Amino acid sequence: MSTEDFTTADLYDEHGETLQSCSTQFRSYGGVARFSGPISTVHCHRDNALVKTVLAEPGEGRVLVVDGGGSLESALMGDLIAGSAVANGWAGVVIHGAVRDVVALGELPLGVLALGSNPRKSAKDGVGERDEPVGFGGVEFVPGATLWADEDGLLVTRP
Ligand SMILES: O=C([O-])CC(=O)C(=O)O
Repeated sequence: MSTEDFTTADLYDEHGETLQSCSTQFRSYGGVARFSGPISTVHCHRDNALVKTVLAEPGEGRVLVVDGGGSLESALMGDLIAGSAVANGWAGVVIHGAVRDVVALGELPLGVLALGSNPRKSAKDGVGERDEPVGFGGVEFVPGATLWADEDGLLVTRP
C-alpha cells in the first residue's frame, strides 16, 4: 500500500481489532503526516547513537520505532539524523521520547511522530537494543509488522 491511499480510520473500519491502535498522543513533527511501512525498532534511554546508526542504513520504506522510555529530558533525533533517514529511504520515525530542530524537521519529506521536543542532546554511547519488540500506548511493535500513521493516530498489525 502506498503512503497516499489510506486513512487509519478506514483501515480500522475494514480490519477492526486485527489491528492494534496506539493510545499514545503523539505530535507530528515531520513534513509528512501520513506514512506507513514495515517496522524496525530501537530501545534506548537518553542515548541516540543506535538511532543514528540504524537510520544511516538503507531504510527501504521502513518505519523506525524508537522506544526512549517516554523521556523528554533530551532529544533522540534532530535534523541531521532525520536528513540521513530521508537520504536512506526511511518512510518515518516514531519516537517515544523527544526530538529537536523541529522547524527543520517540518521541512523534511519524512514522517516524524514524537512526544515532545527538547534542545538538549542525548549521549552517544550506543547503549540500547535494536530489532527487539517494544511496547507503548497499548501496542506491541514487533519488527517486520506494518505500521500506518496519519493525523488520527497510529495502527500496527498484530504479531
Ligand atoms: O546529534 C544529535 O544528537 C541529534 C541531532 O541534533 C541531529 O540529528 O541533528
